[in-house]
Amino acid sequence: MRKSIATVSLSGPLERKLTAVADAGFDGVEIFEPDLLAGFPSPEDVRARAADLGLRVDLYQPFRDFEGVGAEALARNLRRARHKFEVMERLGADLLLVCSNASPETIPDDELAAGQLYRLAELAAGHGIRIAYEALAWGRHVGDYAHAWRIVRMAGHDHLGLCLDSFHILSRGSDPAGIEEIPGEKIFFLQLADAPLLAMDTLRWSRHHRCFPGQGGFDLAGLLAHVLRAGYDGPLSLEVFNDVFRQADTARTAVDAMRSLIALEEDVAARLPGSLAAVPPPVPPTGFAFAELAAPATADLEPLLTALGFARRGVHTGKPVELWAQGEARILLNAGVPADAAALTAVGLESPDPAGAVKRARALLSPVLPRRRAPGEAPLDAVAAPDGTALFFCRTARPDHPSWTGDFAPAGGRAPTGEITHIDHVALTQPWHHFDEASLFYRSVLGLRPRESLELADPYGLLMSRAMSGAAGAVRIVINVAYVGGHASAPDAPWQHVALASRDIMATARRLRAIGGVVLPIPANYYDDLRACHDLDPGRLRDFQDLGLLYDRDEDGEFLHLYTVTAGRLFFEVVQRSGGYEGYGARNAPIRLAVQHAPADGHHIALR
Ligand SMILES: O=C(O)c1ccc(O)c(O)c1
Ligand SMILES: [Mg+2]
Repeated sequence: MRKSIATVSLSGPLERKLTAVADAGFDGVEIFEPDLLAGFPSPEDVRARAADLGLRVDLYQPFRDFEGVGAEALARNLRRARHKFEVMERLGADLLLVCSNASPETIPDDELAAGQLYRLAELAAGHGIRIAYEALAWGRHVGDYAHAWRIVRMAGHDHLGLCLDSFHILSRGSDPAGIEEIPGEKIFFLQLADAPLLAMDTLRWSRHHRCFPGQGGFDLAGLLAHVLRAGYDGPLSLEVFNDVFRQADTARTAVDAMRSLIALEEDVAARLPGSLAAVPPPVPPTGFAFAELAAPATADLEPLLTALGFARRGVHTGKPVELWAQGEARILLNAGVPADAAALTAVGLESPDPAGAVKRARALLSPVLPRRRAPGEAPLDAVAAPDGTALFFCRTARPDHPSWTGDFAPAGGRAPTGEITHIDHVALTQPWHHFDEASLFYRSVLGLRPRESLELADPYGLLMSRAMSGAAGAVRIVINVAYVGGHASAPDAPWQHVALASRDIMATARRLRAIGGVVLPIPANYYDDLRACHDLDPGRLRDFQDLGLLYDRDEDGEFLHLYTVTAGRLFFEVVQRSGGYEGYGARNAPIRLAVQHAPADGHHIALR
C-alpha cells in the first residue's frame, strides 16, 4: 500500500523532513500546518520540492473547531476555510483534515454539525478539494469514529468523508470492528499511531506519547485489518506526536517509521492472507555464539575472565583477537579496535539461516555491515543494531555452514574450570532517543518478543529498561537507556554487561570470594530488607550476604545473581534461574546502580 507520514512526526524544518521522508521510501506526506507557517518556503516552493522528491502531498491538516457553531462563527469559519483552500491549491493538496470541535462553545446538535459540514464540503468541491472529518478522542461533542460517521452519513456529500486515526479509536477503547460497516470509499484517510498503555489524560497522552506501530501496546494490525476489510485503499499514514522523535535525528526517525509500516503490513498479511506484500520471514536466533569485547591492553579483562573460570582457547589467525571460552559461553577479546576502555562491540547470534536473517534485516531497512572476510576466513553476515553494536549471524560448528571458530588456532594451555554454561543475556545501553527504535528493531528484525518497559531508579535519574527474548529464552537482549533526557553527571559512555549463566552460582560465588576484589559489594541494608520480603532460610540468607548474591522470586521460580566490578564500560553478571523464572531481577537493579556509582561519588570508602 502507499505509505505516508505527517510532518509533525519528525524533527527539524519542513525541507529537512521532506528529504528524510523521501529518502526513507515514503510515497507521500501530510503537511502539518504549523510546519508550513513557520517556514520561509512558499506553498509553491513546498509543492515543487515535494514533486522533485517524488512525494505526493496527501493531506493538509488540521482545521479545527469548525462544526456545531452559531451563525456568526459559521461565517467566520467558512471564510477561514476559503483561505485554507487557496493555500492547499498552491500546495497541490486536495484533502483537508477537519477535526471534531473541541471548543467548550460547540453546540451538541448532530443535524447542525452535518448541515455545516455539508456547506464546507460544497465550498471545498468548488476548489476540487475533499474534507476528511476526524473524531478527536477529546472532541467536545464528537469523540468517537461511529459518531463522526453518523454525522458524515447524515450530511451526505461526495466531498465529505472520514479520517480514521488509530490513536483516537484505541485510546478510548472503542471497538474497531464497527469500521467494517463503513463503506470503504467514505474512509478518505487513515492515520496510524501506536502508544504505550498509560493511564493519563487522553490529550496529553496523544500529544506527547504516540509512537510508531509496534512500539506501543495497541493492536494496530487488528485495526488495520478492519479498515482494509471495509474496502479502504488510501495510504497508510503515520501521525505520531512524540517529544523524543521531535528531538531525534530526522533521517533516522523516518527510517524507523518506514520499518514500522513494513512490519505492520506483514502482521496484517498474516491475518488477511494475500492482502499485502510480505517481507522475508524472521529467522529468530537460537542462542549466543559469542560476545565480542574491545579489549585495549589496559582493560584488565583477562584477570576477570580467568576468575570467572574462562580459559584462552583460541587465537585468531589474522587479527589480534582471542577466544576465551567456558561451556557454550564464548568471549572474544579484540585488541585491534580503537577503544580507550573495555566495551561490548559485537554479539554473535546463533542462527538457523544466516543468509535469511540478513535478507530479513535488509528488507526492514537495517544497516547491513560489509562482510568481514579475509582469505580463508568464514563469511560472517552482520547488521548494525540501533546502538551501533554489530550483530553477527553465525552457525557454530555445524556441518552445513563454515564456522567462525575455524578462524581461530587452538591456544593450548589450561582448560576452563568454572560452572558457567552459556551467555544468558547481554545488556546494551542505548542513547536515550533510540529506545523505541531499538524495541522495534529487535522485535521486527530479529523476531524477539519484548517484555514491558521498566523504569528503574538510579542515584542520578532513571534507567529505562526493556528485555526482548526469543522462544524459550534462547536469546535474551536487554536494552537500557540511562539518563533519560541527559544528565550533567552522566558518564559519556554508559555501562553494558554480559550475563553468564552458572549451573551452580553458589560455587561460582565462593570461588570469586576466595580470589577477592571481583564481586560488586552489596550493602547489608539490602539483606535486611530481603529478610523482610521473603521467608528465606536464615542460613541461605547469610550465604547470600557473605557472597554478594542478590535474589528475586516470582510465581514461576527463583533468580540468583551477582555482579562483578566494572572494567571500562563493562561488567559481568552471573545468574542462575530456577523453575520458570523469566525475569532479570529488576527489583535489584537500583541497588546495583547505586553501588556502581558509589566509588565515583567518593563516599564509598568513607562510609565503611
Ligand atoms: O492533537 C491534535 O490537536 C490533533 C490534530 C490533528 C490530528 O489528526 C490529531 O489526531 C490530533
Ligand atoms: Mg489524527
